Amino acid sequence: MDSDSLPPSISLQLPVIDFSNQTLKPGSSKWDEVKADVRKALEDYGCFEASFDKVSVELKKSVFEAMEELFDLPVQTKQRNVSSKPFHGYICHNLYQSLGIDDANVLVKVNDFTKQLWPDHGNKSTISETIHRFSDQLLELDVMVRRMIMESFGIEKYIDEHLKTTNYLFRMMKYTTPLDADVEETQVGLPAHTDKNIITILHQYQVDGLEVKTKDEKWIKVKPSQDSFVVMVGDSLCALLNGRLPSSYHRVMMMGNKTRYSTALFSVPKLETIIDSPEELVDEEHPRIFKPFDYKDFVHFFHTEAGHKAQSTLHAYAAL
Ligand SMILES: O=C(O)CCC(=O)C(=O)O
Ligand SMILES: [Fe+2]
Repeated sequence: MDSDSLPPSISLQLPVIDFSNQTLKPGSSKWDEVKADVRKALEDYGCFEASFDKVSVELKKSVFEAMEELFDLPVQTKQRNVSSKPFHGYICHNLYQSLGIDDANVLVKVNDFTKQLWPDHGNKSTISETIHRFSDQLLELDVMVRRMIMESFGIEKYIDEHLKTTNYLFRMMKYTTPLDADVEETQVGLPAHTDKNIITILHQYQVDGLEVKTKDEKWIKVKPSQDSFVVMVGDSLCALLNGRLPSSYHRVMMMGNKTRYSTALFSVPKLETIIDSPEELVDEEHPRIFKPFDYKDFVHFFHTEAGHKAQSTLHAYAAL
C-alpha cells in the first residue's frame, strides 16, 4: 500500500519544546539548551510542537470567534479576499476553505482585509486587532526559531539580511465535513504536502486532524493542545540550509462530522528573493544539492502539472 494512504500510528508523538520561559534570550544557557533541542527535533522530524504561553488563552479564543464570524459570511463576500500574489486570498475546495492576509503583522494590512469583507466596517476593527496581535506574538516564536537554526548552523551573520527578505502570511482554515458523514469515516481535509515557505506555525482548535510523516514513512497524529503550536520547516528553509533540515510532509485527515478550525502563520520569501545556501553549508561532506532559485518561479512550478505530481516539489524543481 502507498504510504500516503496509511492510517496514523497511535504510539508516536512529536517532540515538545518549551518556549514559555520569559528569559529566553540569545546567548543565555537556556537559549542554547532550547536551540539544541530545536535542531535535533527538526533534523529528526522537520517539525516539533512548541509550547508558547505568550499567546493567551483569551486571545486564541478571540481568534477562534473571529474565524467563526468570517467563515459564516456568504461565499460571494469571502471571495472578495483577493491578493495580487498567487494563492494568498480565499480558497475553497472540497472540505477546505481558507482566508489569507498578507503582512498580517502590519495592522493597516489586516484592516484592509476586514474592509474588503465589510466595506462599511463598523466595529470590525476589533477583529483586525485580534488577528494582528495574534500574528505579532507568533512572529516572535518564528524569529526565535529562525535565529536558533541559523546560529546552530553557524550562519547567524546572515540573520538580519535573511529576515529582511521574508514577510508573514496568516491563513485561517475551516474544514467542513458533510453533516451525514459516518463518524468512523476518514476523509482527506488537505492532501499530503510540504509547505513551500520558510517556517510555518500551526495551531489547531480543539478538533484534531493534522498528521505529519516520519522519515520511516509513518504518520503521527498531532493532538490539539491549548498552548501548543506546531512549528514546521518549509521547502525554502530546507533549500537555504543545503538540505540539512528536511521539510515537513503533512496532511489533514478528518474523522466523522466535526467542523475543524486551524490557523497558520507562514514566513514567506518575498517574491523576487533568490534562495541559495551560503558557502558555509557547502563542503566535501555536504555538496550543494539545489541550484539557486527565485522563490516566485518555484511557487509557479508547484502549480504546474509536473509540480503537483512530484513527491518532492523542491527536488523536482531545484535538484542539481
Ligand atoms: O489545517 C492544518 O492543520 C494544516 C494546514 C496546512 O498544512 C497548510 O495550510 O499548509
Ligand atoms: Fe501545510
